[in-house]
Amino acid sequence: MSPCAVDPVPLYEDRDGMALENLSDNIDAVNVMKADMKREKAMKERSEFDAEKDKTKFRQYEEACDRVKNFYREQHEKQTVAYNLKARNDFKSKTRAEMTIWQAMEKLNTLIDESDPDTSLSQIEHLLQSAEAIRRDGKPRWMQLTGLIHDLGKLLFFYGADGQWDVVGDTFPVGCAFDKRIIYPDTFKGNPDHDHPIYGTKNGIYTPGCGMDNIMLSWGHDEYLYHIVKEQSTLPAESLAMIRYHSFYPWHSAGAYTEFMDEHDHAMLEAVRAFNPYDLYSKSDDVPSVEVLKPYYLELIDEFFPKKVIKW
Ligand SMILES: O[C@H]1[C@H](O)[C@@H](O)[C@H](O)[C@@H](O)[C@H]1O
Ligand SMILES: [Fe+2]
Ligand SMILES: [Fe+2]
Repeated sequence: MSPCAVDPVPLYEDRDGMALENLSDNIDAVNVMKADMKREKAMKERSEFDAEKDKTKFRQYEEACDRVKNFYREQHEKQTVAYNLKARNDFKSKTRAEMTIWQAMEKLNTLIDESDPDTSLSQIEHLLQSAEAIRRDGKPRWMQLTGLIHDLGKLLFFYGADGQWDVVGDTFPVGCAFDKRIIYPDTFKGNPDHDHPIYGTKNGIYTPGCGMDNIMLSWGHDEYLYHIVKEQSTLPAESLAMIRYHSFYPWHSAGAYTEFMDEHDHAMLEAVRAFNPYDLYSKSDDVPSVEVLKPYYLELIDEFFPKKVIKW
């Protein structure tokens, strides 16, 4: 008798309770395997673009100019819990503008990011460099689009921001102690929350394992764009995480605050890490031609933003 002729017992049919037990064991094993494969793939993906770059050329904050140092001093002194609650309220209370993604990219183009020691290019060029690097490596279309839009939250600057300290730069949690792995950690001494009886403690208002979703990250372009893209696009969870956490260097690059992660965050961290080199190291690539690339990206935008006009 060939094995195919054996009375087929579908694993998912609960004949005597055994089959279901086997099934759940099998599913667990498959899930573990899948997670391992995914992690391996993410590691490989991460290294592809990483490998060619000389990392000592980027994010050298000790040698950075005063513009960058002053920016971070101001940001670290002013990003408090109280400010963050207010910023979130303001955000929810109105629509700032209505325009397409491409119009937003053009509007953003006049901004030169004061926090960035690595580029003096305009934002549209940085966005295209990131997207093109992702596309060159054969990554999925949703990730290419993520590269294209990831910094569009800097539009906040044009809608009543108080300078750039609440728009650009690395992010960090507020409501708990500021970790030493944030750049220029000493500048937090001037932050009113630094010595607060709760916000100044290790866990502050959070509990370990609460999940990054429940951590209030300093307000700026990541959080703002995350909410807009979540509501108005069909981009996947990995894309949303790349947008929301791409400036959270203390977490994705320095390994701080991992005690707050929940299970879902592990996969998201891998996604953010896979994205990071395309954001950071593409800054040394050739300057892309906006007009040549525009048709390709207009089509890509339409694929994931069903409504052409976005509420900003
Ligand atoms: O200066 C940069 C820039 O503002 C980026 O857009 C941000 O994502 C980085 O975290 C920051 O270091
Ligand atoms: Fe950014
Ligand atoms: Fe960026």
